[in-house]
Amino acid sequence: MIKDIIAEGLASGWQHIDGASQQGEQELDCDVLIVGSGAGGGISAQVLSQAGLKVMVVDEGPLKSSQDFKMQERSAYPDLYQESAARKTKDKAISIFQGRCVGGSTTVNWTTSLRTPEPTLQHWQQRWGFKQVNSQSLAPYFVKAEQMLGISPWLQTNQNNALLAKGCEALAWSYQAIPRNVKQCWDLGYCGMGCPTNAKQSMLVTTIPAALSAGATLLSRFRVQTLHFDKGAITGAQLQALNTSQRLHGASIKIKARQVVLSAGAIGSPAALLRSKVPDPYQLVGKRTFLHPSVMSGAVFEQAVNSHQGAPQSVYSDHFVWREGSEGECGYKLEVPPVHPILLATKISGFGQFHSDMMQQINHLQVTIALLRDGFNEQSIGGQVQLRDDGSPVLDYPISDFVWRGARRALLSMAELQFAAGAKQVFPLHEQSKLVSSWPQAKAMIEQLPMQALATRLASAHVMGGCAMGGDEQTSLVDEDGNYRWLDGLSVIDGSVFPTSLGANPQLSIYAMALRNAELLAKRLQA
Ligand SMILES: Cc1cc2nc3c(=O)[nH]c(=O)nc-3n(C[C@H](O)[C@H](O)[C@H](O)COP(=O)(O)OP(=O)(O)OC[C@H]3O[C@@H](n4cnc5c(N)ncnc54)[C@H](O)[C@@H]3O)c2cc1C
Repeated sequence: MIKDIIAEGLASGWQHIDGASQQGEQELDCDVLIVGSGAGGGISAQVLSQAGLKVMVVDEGPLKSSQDFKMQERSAYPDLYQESAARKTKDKAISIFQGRCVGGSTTVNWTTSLRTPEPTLQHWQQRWGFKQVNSQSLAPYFVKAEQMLGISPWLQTNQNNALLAKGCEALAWSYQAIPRNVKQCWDLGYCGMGCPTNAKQSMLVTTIPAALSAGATLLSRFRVQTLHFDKGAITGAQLQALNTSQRLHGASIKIKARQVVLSAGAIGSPAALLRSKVPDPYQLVGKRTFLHPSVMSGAVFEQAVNSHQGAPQSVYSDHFVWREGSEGECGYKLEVPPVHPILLATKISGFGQFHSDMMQQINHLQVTIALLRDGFNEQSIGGQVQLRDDGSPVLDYPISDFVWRGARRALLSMAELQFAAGAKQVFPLHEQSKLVSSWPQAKAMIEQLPMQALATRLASAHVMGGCAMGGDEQTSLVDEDGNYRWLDGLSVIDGSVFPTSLGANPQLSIYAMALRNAELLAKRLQA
């Protein structure tokens, strides 16, 4: 029997208000209001509530637990993801995956846990005026996060990952084992639908329970519509309650707080700032939002690969990430995704018979993805978060030629790798591509494919930026301690503060930065 951490906690007296059962209007007050309960919000909630502060954590998503996680895409995506996992950029060219539930994206992520790459931290020092945040100062926070969340290399590689390693071996490309944030993992492979065994050390089962046990209050299914401020200082926020279909139903809560920690994630945090019309003298809110836009390549193998089973990600290759230096041509990281039917059906290119044939071969498919490292030079300025008429956010991300050049090189590398690993056939996910049977054929085809929005399939599970951190007030919205420059009492602690993408999966970078800045904030508020 798996222990239901959430049900037990609620029974023990945790404070939880569900927006679906909220009625009318109410006013509450606290020391610190944390907006969002994902990687940044979860860590902040634990640190600040354990420091003795009166903390409220609000999330627009529902509170679910291991018992709700049924390993079914059809319920997981509408229940746990932003826009039912169908969020896209404004022109619909890039699919965006983000969590919308207590625990945020950490509840549904694939558990890869990598430190911020050294070249990224150096770039931030050289180009973004970072003075205190570097690999030495972050090292203790990485160690702390790794210990808290059971992060260690995972060696039970499934076939999908093993073929990535095999291709790298054959081509003498470097590759490494992936550390994961799991304890007693059953190796099921359904991390993206919420962990049914509580093995994944997401914020849902670690920091949020710790915060609630320390006296914090959780408000789920409440959306922070606007932040309130007066005379240059934050005073609180307006929350709208959502029903079980995630729609506003008229109830609301006004919260008075002396400090707000914005942790609504990239897209969510800039959107809250835009709706609130906060002071922003250099018009930076929402700009420089990055995605690690990812191109994908499918390969058919003779043997069963069963890419839905086992830890989704356990091998990566950084062979092409930093080849031309951090500011050179667009580098890319090679990884694999889990391959589940809805995920595959919505990403695979082609229609009708071709699509159906591919779906029927699902158990023989290996899929490789290449995550393009965006934001490291002036040819790659990322996207901009905008608001629709109803106040909901949308990301406008025009894809630059620089990114397209990287996409073509990445599609070439992936096809070469998959044939080197023994693939019978390879098909880059592109509307005009065909199944090809050899690396020379693949090379000739990919070199001719038009790199265009909506033709080349692109996806992202790594949204970063939009509230850039840095040393210069003309180019950054928050300082290195996470303080919003233009309002007292407002911090931003989440993935939106990165001034570029990372070149590595983001969660561990967010945990470390959040530990650092939440601890500094706790000291300031206690003083
Ligand atoms: C499918 C998937 C797989 C991934 N795999 C990995 C991986 O293996 N390794 C890795 O490092 N990273 C992975 N990531 C990315 C990683 O999980 C995120 O980068 C990280 O969780 C971001 O943390 P955050 O605090 O910025 O935002 P989030 O964790 O996304 O949390 C933001 C929270 O804010 C809430 N929110 C937003 N707006 C509002 C509002 N107005 N009012 C109230 N609440 C609001 C949202 O509901 C959400 O719960 C993955 C992500 C996804 C979706």
